[in-house]
Amino acid sequence: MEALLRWAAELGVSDSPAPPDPSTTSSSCLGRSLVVADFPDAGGRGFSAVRDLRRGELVLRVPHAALLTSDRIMADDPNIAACVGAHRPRLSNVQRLIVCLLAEVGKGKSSSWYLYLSQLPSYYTILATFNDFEIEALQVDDAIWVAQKALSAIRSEWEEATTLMQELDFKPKLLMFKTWLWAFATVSSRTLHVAWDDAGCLCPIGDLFNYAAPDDDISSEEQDTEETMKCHDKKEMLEEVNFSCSSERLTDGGYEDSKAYCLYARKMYRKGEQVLLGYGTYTNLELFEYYGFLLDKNPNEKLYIELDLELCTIGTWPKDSLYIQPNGHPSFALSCALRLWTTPANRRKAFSHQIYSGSMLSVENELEVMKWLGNKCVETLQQLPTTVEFDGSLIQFLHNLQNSANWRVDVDQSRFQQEFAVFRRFHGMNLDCTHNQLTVRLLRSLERWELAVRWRCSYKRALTKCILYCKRVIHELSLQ
Ligand SMILES: C[S@@+](CC[C@H](N)C(=O)[O-])C[C@H]1O[C@@H](n2cnc3c(N)ncnc32)[C@H](O)[C@@H]1O
Repeated sequence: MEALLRWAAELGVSDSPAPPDPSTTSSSCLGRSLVVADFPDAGGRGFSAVRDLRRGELVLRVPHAALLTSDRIMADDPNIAACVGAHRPRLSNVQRLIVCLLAEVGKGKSSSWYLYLSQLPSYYTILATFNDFEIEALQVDDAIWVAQKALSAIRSEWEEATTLMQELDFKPKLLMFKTWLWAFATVSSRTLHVAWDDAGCLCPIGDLFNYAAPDDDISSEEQDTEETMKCHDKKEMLEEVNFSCSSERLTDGGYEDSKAYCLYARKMYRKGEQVLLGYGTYTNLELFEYYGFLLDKNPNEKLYIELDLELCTIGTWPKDSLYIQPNGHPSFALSCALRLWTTPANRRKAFSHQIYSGSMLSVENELEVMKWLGNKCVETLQQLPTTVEFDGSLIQFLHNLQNSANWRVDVDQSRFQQEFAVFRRFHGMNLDCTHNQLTVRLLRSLERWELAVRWRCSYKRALTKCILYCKRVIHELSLQ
């Protein structure tokens, strides 16, 4: 990592809030605002604040010269440029970036990006890396479909790019689908948006920020004000106010006219705190698909249940606005659509104004809506093969098993022998194998299995909360 930080400093990457001084060379691009640290429960490797950071403060600047894009790789290598250029119209920008990335990987130590490439994760847990057993563990059709669709799309993209990679003389290992998947996951989980290339750019050092959902910071303005009020030194207080006024920004960063990617503190951070970036607004299934992780508390989470086609098309609400929130409440659009759907067809027009404004129509209508929604959630949960309680203890078991000194004893003493028998069969594990330690391949599979169970468990929790919510509303309405 030190070598990477030195290399990045030479390219002008800096976490200094002051403008770069070309006469000084630093042995590291970090240390003024950020430092690389490990956050085992919040993304692993990430950034910690080395001092208190103010909201809106520039915390990292990555100049254009340090950004890895397909244009940049092609500009530096005429052979890659010629081959990729010839295939250009048939390939998407993401395919092009993947091929360029793999071409650099193939160069080994002679690549000018070697220090960066060697610090990339060796494996990923995005949904497309899941095998059939792990996909099955998602249980919910929607999620299974998302995983299968992602994998087949990536496979087709790989097939389309194979001729180009052969022309570039890629070694057999680089031509494998497994390697393409690794590169795809690198691009999916690490690129930052740039206006000129919809594949985005790989941003050395800038891609070490872990994620926090954008909505997490709703209270940060209040927090900032509170902190400002606590400043005893009036001068400090005035500076703070001026800073906030001039530097207020809604995004965490972007490519700027100064020809650099600039990243800003989204809120006030205390020294030692993890500094996070909001990559965008994602549900957990989307985070899972693009980034390979889940948030225990995701303010943007949306849970979908199967709805009749008529219900989905009855109003003007888009289908993806008809969901259940993690607290179990139906979304605004789902409540409205249900009220409209349960209204007799000949009376819908008369009530439409009231319905679109989100008002309850009548006690009878609301009771019908709540009964329907509660029953639908009960039915959905009954169709899934395991319960929330079972999933909760399976998550704990899978988690512990990854640190087990003797996995066979742990499995034999657990209530999950049946599940594990399927896992062993899937991986072709010899039933009487004598190793106490699981292989790396199996440990990774356990990690993905645990993620799948975590996702389905939080889905079931939301539906269970929705049932309780419906019961509560029914009870309250019945008292009226
Ligand atoms: C842009 S990278 C961030 C740096 C990364 N931790 C590293 O070591 O290179 C994005 C990846 O970090 C992990 N990650 C980021 N935020 C996370 C979070 N809040 N919880 C769990 N994993 C997270 C995920 O694996 C994600 O795909």
